[in-house]
Amino acid sequence: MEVRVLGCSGGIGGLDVRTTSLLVDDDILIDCGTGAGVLDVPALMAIDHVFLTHAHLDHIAYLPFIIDTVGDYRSRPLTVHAAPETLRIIRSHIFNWLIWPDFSAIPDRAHPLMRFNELRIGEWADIDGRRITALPALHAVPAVGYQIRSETGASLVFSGDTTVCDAQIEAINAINDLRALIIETAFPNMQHDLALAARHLCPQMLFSVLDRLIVSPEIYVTHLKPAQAAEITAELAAYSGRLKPQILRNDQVFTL
Ligand SMILES: Nc1ncnc2c1ncn2[C@@H]1O[C@@H]2COP(=O)(O)O[C@H]2[C@H]1O
Repeated sequence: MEVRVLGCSGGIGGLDVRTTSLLVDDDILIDCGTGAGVLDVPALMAIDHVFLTHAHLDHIAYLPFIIDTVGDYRSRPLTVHAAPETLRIIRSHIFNWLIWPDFSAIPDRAHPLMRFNELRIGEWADIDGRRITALPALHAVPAVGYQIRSETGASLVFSGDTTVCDAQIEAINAINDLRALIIETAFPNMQHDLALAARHLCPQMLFSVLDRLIVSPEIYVTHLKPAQAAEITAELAAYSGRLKPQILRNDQVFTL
């Protein structure tokens, strides 16, 4: 199994600064931010499953465009997996015939181009041997992280957007085949109060999470706000704990 980073910024800015999206092999997206825009039409047509961490725009922005672009060319529906609250939000506020058509009713409800699958915390979807499990997270809106486990039994965890979340730390510590942890740090320490208000992490909060991990994955930091990326990166370099955080990069590939 391969996980490729399509976008990993907390904002936009030119072709190289793209919001969250991870491609698992060639058929699964984890989040659907502007990073998904790097896929050409044949690659978009191959997407059968999209797992959303939450409903914020930087994580869902390209989903409406993808389903409209590929729908007529596909013979099976695209399945959007997310927590029930997240599905309720995108169905009410995006796929409502006002912002965008409801593709779960096109061409008709019995044969839709898009369908929804509720995934509660602790539940998983098994897709040809790849198991994607919803993990707890603590954000400004209902949110989850995901454990992505390969057919060969190696896992990557994506925190999603979260502030310090005891239940997520507990869940991560229970994964004994964990190879890599992609975890957000959106703001620098100077914006600690905003990180708390917006339910994100800043480096000192990330360090408190890393200090509590008993597993030993490689640590990759994502979702840096573009204007503060250099400041966050410098602050992360000061960590003296066991697990050294590295900055996640566009096009980085994890083979599991
Ligand atoms: N008080 C606030 N609460 C939440 N988000 C805020 C606030 N002020 C500014 N924001 C920004 O709004 C953004 C929404 O997406 P993010 O959660 O990635 O990051 C958030 C912040 O960058």
